[in-house]
Amino acid sequence: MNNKCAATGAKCRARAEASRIGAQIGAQGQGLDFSERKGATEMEAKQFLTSTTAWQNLQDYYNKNGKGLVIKELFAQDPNRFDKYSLKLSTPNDGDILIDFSKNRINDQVFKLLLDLARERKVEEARDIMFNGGKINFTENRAVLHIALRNRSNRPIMVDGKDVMPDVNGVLEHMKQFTNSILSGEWKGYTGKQITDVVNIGIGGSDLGPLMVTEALKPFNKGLNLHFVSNIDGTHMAEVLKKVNPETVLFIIASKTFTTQETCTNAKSAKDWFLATSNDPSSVAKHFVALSTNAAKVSEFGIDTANMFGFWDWVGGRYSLWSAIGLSISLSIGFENFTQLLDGAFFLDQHFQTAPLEKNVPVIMALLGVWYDNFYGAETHALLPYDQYLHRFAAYFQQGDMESNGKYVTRSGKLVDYSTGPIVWGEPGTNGQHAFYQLIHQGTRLIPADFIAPAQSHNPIGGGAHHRILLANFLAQTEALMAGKAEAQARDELERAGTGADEVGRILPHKVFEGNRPTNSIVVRRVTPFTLGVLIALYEQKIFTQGIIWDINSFDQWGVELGKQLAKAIEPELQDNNPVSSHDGSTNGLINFIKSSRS
Ligand SMILES: O=P(O)(O)OC[C@H]1O[C@@H](O)[C@@H](O)[C@@H](O)[C@@H]1O
Repeated sequence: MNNKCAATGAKCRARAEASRIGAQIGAQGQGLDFSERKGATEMEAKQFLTSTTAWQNLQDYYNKNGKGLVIKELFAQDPNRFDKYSLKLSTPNDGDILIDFSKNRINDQVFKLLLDLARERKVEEARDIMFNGGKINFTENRAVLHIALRNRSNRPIMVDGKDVMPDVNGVLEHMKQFTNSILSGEWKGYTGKQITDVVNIGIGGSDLGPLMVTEALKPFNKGLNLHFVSNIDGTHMAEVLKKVNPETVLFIIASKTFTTQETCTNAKSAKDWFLATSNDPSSVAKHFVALSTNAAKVSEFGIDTANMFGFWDWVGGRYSLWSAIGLSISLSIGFENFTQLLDGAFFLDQHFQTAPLEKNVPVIMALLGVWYDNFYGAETHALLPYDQYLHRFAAYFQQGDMESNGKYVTRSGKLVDYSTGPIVWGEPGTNGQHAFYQLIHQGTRLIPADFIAPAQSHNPIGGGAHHRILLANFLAQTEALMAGKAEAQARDELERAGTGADEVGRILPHKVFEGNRPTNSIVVRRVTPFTLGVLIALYEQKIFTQGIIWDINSFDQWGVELGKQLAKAIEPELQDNNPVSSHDGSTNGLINFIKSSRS
């Protein structure tokens, strides 16, 4: 150990680790371009995905054997299949998390070929670049460091030669103090009353994460009522304002850029509503705080920057719930629980960084997704939580996944000739079963699905009957999707029920289930801040891994800009009722119909 490191052993080890990884990347990075070109694609894959050996091997295997991979037969052939294709993550205090991926169309050969693909695409090297602050979001010249927000070891993470951790910890401290002062009642509104309600005004990444997590962790709520306003539709704001009192409400204006039209408009309406009662601009400081990277815009809006919680351009909006954007989470469940959420994500990050690929849960889930998307032609992926508290989980990962991996050009700007991110969707069980599962079981599309369930409920009402029935349904669905129901069994059931021969002939085909529908099952002991942190980070790292395999930039979102640009041009046209003719026929027709229908 050199002298410089003697005083701070942990930091020193972390630096040594960072430099070891750096050296390793330098030595091994033949397939990726790690050059220091300014603004360049630090992880540009040199070979087009579909021409790599690993890809072609998978394609060959799929062509010869893909249709013959029948999951229930694979179970019959291998009594150890469940042990082989399931993993347990042992958390320090929140029990084991089981990830069962044995109900997939894979065998040892497919699994090996998929792992070869991860190696050939240099997933581990790319991961290490992200964890060490590389500017992998090259279209915005930014590092991608949501992992620093939950870096509970405090190992230094450098961006442009500066360790980001002191700033991260500074904001966490500010969040802690603020949370404690609100929850203890020390912070008072302008008439001296305690805050009872919090309204988070934000959209996209400044809304979906806090909303999903505060819902998921409702059993940990410390007493404040949480509300979320995202939509520019005045109805969203109007309905929330009906429920709150200006004397006891805290508005959190959450916007990374502080330029988002919806959020700025909603924030202004909230301020106008508040001032209409308080009649005193100085009272705004007691009822409005901002979460943003843009201090200038925050002050321009009229929020004192002392009431601003900052974050940085290296935090992507859809990865920002771990940052100041999580303030509403902290206010809902308390700062200690918020840090548990961070701890859970850190736990998963460590697993992602250290587990060999064949035991690395996010990598395996990413590879299974690639297998179905790119070889079996699956277009969607269902997220099906068997937990009512997780009812926004799929909605959250619609942004997480689709905004990240909905890209059709590679990092070097070439058009892909393979599909990238799937359409992500889902609803909590058992609601989904009575709505769309018909199509998953007997439709013409292959829909890989992840089932997520807690072994213990926070609400074991009915002597545990509700949860028992819920779990029975989760288990039955994954079993049914895999096993299906063969014609012989369907016939036998009909005959036993006394159905006549003609009738059997007529309805038999409708009673058959092909089965062989793939699922992953993730079981946690309970949904806690820690286990939820693990789950969210697991999907984040899965999305990252797929982005590396597909050679796309998972961290920009230019696709959301065009509509915003056009809306800015159309909005002034809606200010009067004169017909327009400046657009295409359909858009003109729609605008003119609206104009004629509102008078
Ligand atoms: O947090 P702000 O800057 O208001 O952005 C909110 C959202 O805006 C959208 O257009 C996207 O860019 C999202 O990634 C982002 O989360």
